[in-house]
Amino acid sequence: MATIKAAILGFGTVGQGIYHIVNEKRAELKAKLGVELEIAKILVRNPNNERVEGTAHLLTDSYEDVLAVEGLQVVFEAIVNEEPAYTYLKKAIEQRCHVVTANKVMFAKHGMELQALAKTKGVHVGYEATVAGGVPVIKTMKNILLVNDVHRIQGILNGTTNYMLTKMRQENWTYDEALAEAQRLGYAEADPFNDVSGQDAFKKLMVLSDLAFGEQPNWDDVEVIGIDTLTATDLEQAKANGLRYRHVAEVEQNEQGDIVGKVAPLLVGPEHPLYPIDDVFNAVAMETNYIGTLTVTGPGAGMYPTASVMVEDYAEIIGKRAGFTVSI
Ligand SMILES: NC(=O)C1=CN([C@@H]2O[C@H](COP(=O)(O)OP(=O)(O)OC[C@H]3O[C@@H](n4cnc5c(N)ncnc54)[C@H](OP(=O)(O)O)[C@@H]3O)[C@@H](O)[C@H]2O)C=CC1
Ligand SMILES: N[C@@H](CC=O)C(=O)O
Repeated sequence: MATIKAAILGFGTVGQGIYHIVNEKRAELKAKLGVELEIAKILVRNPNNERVEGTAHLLTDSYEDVLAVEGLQVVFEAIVNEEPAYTYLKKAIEQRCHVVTANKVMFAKHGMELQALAKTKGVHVGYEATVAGGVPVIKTMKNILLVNDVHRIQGILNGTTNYMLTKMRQENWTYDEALAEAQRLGYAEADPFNDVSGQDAFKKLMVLSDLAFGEQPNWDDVEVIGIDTLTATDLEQAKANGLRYRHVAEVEQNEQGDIVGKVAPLLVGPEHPLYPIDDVFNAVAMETNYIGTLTVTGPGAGMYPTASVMVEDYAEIIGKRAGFTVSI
């Protein structure tokens, strides 16, 4: 039976999750796809730190080592920031590897270009994990866009801040306590400023804008306000009034055809669809012409939800090559 060789770039929360799922589901994936998946290399900054027992022989800090793997077909990318992630994925695609990424900072800027390049090389780009962790918003939107138009998207796109707002309201935790726990649970970004300032939600919104409208608003025109602007008094007053703060990202095509977006805290009452969305959960509502409003919800961050959609992207890509019905 054929073996697909893959590499993982980054071996933190998400990279380790991919490794564990690939091992746990090895036999099942093989039975379903007809091929074995082998993780042949793992790229990190410090290869002397094993992180997961039995992986020392796979670790490298050289991307040349990764690209030199004989028969490499898939690159899972779970590192941070725009560079070197963009350059690494471009090189992988040029070498005719499929790529699967969780990196929205890189993908918000280069996603369209990488997908166009992949098309010319006959390979695929999986990016479900760039938006809303384990919530299948990309595949859902790709499917509905086959027939529907999407004119507006509104949602909670950051798990860390929704978790923090929930714990501060329900448990009276301080902002710092809630952030520390979100970091411990692997929800927060390597630099949590991206979460609390709204930048993480903004990058995810731009990925959704590309998909829904084929373009993004001018980044400078999008107002981005984080939860770091809320005071303890704001939260206490909201609670006393039976209201909840949600950190909401929205983008729409207006009547003039312009794409406009905004990211900011929103005070909502029990009648609002985002009111019950607590903890690390995200929710994305897509307003369409035929279906009406479709909302998907689920865990927006964390090792297994995120890594599992990346392995699903892999399975879709390989399934498509093998002639299965897939939507990627
Ligand atoms: N955590 C989550 O719930 C989610 C995360 N994501 C995205 O997934 C990506 C990874 O996140 P996460 O796993 O949480 O991050 P972590 O900080 O836990 O892990 C990052 C890993 O990337 C490695 N790394 C960073 N920069 C480089 C580099 N230049 N070259 C080689 N390796 C590098 C680090 O290596 P070393 O250990 O040696 O420093 C580390 O192993 C990010 O883009 C994030 O936005 C997306 C959805 C959810
Ligand atoms: N830090 C992000 C991780 C997933 O994208 C979040 O909390 O949503």
